[in-house]
Amino acid sequence: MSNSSDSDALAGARERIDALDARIQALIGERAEIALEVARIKQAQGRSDFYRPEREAEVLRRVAERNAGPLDDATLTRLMREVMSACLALESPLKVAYLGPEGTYTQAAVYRHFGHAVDALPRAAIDEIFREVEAGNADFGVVPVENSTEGVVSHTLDQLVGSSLSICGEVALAVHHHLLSNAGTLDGVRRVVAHAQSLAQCRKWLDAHLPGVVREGVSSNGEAARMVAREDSAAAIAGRAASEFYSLPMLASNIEDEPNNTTRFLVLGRQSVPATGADMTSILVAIRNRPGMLHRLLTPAAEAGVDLARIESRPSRRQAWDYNFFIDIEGHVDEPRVRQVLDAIESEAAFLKVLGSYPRSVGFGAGSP
Ligand SMILES: O=C(O)C(=O)C[C@]1(C(=O)O)C=C[C@@H](O)C=C1
Repeated sequence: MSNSSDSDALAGARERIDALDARIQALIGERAEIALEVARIKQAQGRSDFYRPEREAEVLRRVAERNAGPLDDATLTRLMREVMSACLALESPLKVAYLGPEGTYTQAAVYRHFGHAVDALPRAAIDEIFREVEAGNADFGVVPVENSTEGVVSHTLDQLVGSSLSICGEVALAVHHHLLSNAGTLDGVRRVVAHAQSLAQCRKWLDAHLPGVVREGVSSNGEAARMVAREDSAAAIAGRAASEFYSLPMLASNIEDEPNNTTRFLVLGRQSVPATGADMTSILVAIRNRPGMLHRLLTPAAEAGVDLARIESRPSRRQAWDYNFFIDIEGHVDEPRVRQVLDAIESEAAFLKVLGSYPRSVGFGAGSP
């Protein structure tokens, strides 16, 4: 039961909120004016680098550093990312190609990284995204590269070998799978459609709840949702975005076997990104197949105290048992200690290509698709 003093307190709190909203709005408008000024300065200098990943990473890290609660870092960085995204769209809207169709986790990664004020262009295959960015039809591309349960997306690694693009950023997304269907109940589901990786990531749940039901692999979870949206007895495994986009009811939520299921995505572009102080460098190394070679390759980093965050091997396709290594090194290629390690690796390797130095993902862990 509320009494009149409660109502007064409520009215007073709402008045304070209204006054703050007006100030926040005015400040956002002021910020947008300054972003336009930045654009004019860049234009006068003949520059077209309106999007600055290193600057965005710095702004977002400062948001987290300043945060005194009660909102968490992930929420505050998400809000600020949207403000920057809108400011950048005033300067020059970005075109971002991603692994579609609409409703994929990759689309969620695009919005996580760039905010919503971008022109997100769904493409059917990973190699198409590389081509679109190489040809200048898109400013950036976003592709999945690794999942914490299922391992690497080999197609992305293979495309990086011959591409002229640089890795400009990474996005880590907590991936939650949901069962989407018009069937109404689990008993009504006769077929489950999803990307093979998602079927694998929900294997135990499917065995327990939909035993004997046919599982069909398709090119993406967005595609699965698009297909089953027209059917009554099929279900798709996909994210929340697909449920919303295709108006598909969620029959069961969070059906992944591994609750910490995370996918890492790469942002691909044609520009190199300056250092921010918390960066990652990805390299591709081909080695001559000699005894002790891998050890010799990795020793310089250990000796320089440079952290190797990840190492993946892929058959090189040059000859049998010949491998390419994809190595992620903490730090930026412009840092002398990283450069030194790369020079040492290069002297041992048959071939070394820097795939990109880019800011570590900011705001990881926020709201899942
Ligand atoms: O600082 C810049 O270069 C800007 O263009 C401004 C701004 C921002 O809103 O903070 C906008 C977009 C860039 O990606 C980075 C920063």
